[in-house]
Amino acid sequence: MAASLRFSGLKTPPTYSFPKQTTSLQCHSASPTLLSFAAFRPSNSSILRNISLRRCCESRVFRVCCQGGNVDVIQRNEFEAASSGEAENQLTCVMKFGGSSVASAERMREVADLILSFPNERPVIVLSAMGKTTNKLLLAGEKAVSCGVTNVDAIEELNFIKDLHHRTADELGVERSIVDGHLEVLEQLLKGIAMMKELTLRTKDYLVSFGECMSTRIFAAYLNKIGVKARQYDAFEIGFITTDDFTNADILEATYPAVAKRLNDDWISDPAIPIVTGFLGKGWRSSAITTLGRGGSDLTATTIGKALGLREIQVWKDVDGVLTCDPNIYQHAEPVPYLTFEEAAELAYFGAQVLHPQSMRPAREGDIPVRVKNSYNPNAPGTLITRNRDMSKAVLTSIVLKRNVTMLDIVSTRMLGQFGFLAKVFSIFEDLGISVDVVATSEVSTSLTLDPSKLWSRELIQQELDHVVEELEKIAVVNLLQHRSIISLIGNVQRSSLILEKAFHVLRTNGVNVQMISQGASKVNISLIVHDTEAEQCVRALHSTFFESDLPELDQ
Ligand SMILES: Nc1ncnc2c1ncn2[C@@H]1O[C@H](COP(=O)(O)OP(=O)(O)O)[C@@H](O)[C@H]1O
Ligand SMILES: N[C@@H](CC(=O)OP(=O)(O)O)C(=O)O
Repeated sequence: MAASLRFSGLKTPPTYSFPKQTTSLQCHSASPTLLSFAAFRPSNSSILRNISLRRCCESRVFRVCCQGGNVDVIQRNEFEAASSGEAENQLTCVMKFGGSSVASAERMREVADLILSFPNERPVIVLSAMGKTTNKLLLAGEKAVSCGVTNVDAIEELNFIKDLHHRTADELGVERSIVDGHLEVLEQLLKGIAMMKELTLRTKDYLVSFGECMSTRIFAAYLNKIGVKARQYDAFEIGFITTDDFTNADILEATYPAVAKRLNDDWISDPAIPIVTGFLGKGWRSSAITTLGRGGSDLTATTIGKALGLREIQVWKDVDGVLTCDPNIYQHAEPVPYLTFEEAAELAYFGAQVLHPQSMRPAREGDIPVRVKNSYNPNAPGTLITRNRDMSKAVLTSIVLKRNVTMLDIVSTRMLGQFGFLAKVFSIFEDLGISVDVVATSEVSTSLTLDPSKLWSRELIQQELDHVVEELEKIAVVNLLQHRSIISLIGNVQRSSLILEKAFHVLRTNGVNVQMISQGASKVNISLIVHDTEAEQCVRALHSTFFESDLPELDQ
């Protein structure tokens, strides 16, 4: 069967056919400049990959390489012909703006200007809730549990949210009615919580969803008002299918083709900038609204990037990119210009608030560069995250601190053999559904830390810990150590001896005792566990040594 190349953007679209196993195809075009194609799976319209090609010098011959056998139809999606100005019908990138970037009418105006300052992009926009709206919604929910139905309308956070969204709509010159329906339902929901006197995880997700549903509606209405055609989407209506783990749901594979189809089809039939709610999804069993964990809009953005096979994913924050450490701990933190997906994922997983822990996965799978930029300072270069980068000069990239970690020291009572011991220890955690973060182990003992985010998102924390200890004590002597911190040194594994030497020098001169250390064979991360009270001071001292002194000095 022959596959074909359809040029859908041209007035008289030429079609090229080629055998299914074709890996390279020459097509002759009378038109100049740049061509780019997207390869679609005809079964579900999901994009396999984008193919961009430049004119080969003067010849106007283009070489199309496709994975023959995988690609049945290649459809022309974009045709930039300066001379003819023909239709451009492919979305190019995704731009995500976090809460701080859309905190007020003024910020929304600036974001609109920023989007329009990229006239060559046809972006998908992902927005978080305005400012601290998510926190306020959660607080309102907690107050509703105990305040009584008649007092709901007096909840301070509810009134703050109403006022913020009304004021923003007024200042942007869009109708309040764009959010009024949501504000009414929100109040009813809080009354329901007050009546039931309980706030389940499922209700929490529904409650916080109002933040993103309202910010995107206001912003889309504003773009339309200033003459930029935009269309609002609730992620849970366009195919973001997740597990039913309320407050911490995982995105399921079915999301990619569904989201690609919906956004592509709408764009092709009636182009309008898509404005999508970050953070939200729909549970595949419950059909209820789910959330992807705090900061989950980053993951929404990278999921869309992969689904549509976009050229770039941009996440716009309130800092000049990923920094050498948390600026709240040390104000001299500096932007890191380049990171690999692996480094960024470790950094996010070990607690750098700047990126959602799971957000690098779709970008890495789709091999789509992620750019972290500052919406308050758009000229700053930001951080570019890609599959590979030049590591020849890299030593340490960033220092990350995760506080309030629980550590367990487990020493075998030798009731079990070596294999049996470790297997039993980990099966206890598996049975209780508790994630383990950092592990250091010998034949008869193991030290490990428990993921605080997984613990804090649950109730019965202390009971669970007691239960873990009780189970472990059947085979081991257990020491439970709370109030610990993990300091993660994200860097070049090839230089691990240098990093360790310098790190321990710093720690010794600061009188800090490291309680556990872990480094994987191929990992970009060295983890040190110290007491909470010493952690910030350690980060600052490590930062001065690694980032504020010349590295040759380090070798003395
Ligand atoms: N290593 C780091 N690099 C950059 N920012 C960090 C880092 N660690 C913590 N942060 C904090 O993360 C914040 C940005 O993340 P977040 O609040 O989720 O942004 P947004 O809401 O705009 O998506 C910064 O304001 C900063 O305080
Ligand atoms: N609004 C959600 C989702 C999110 O991603 O927010 P932000 O981009 O502001 O971190 C939260 O606060 O968790």
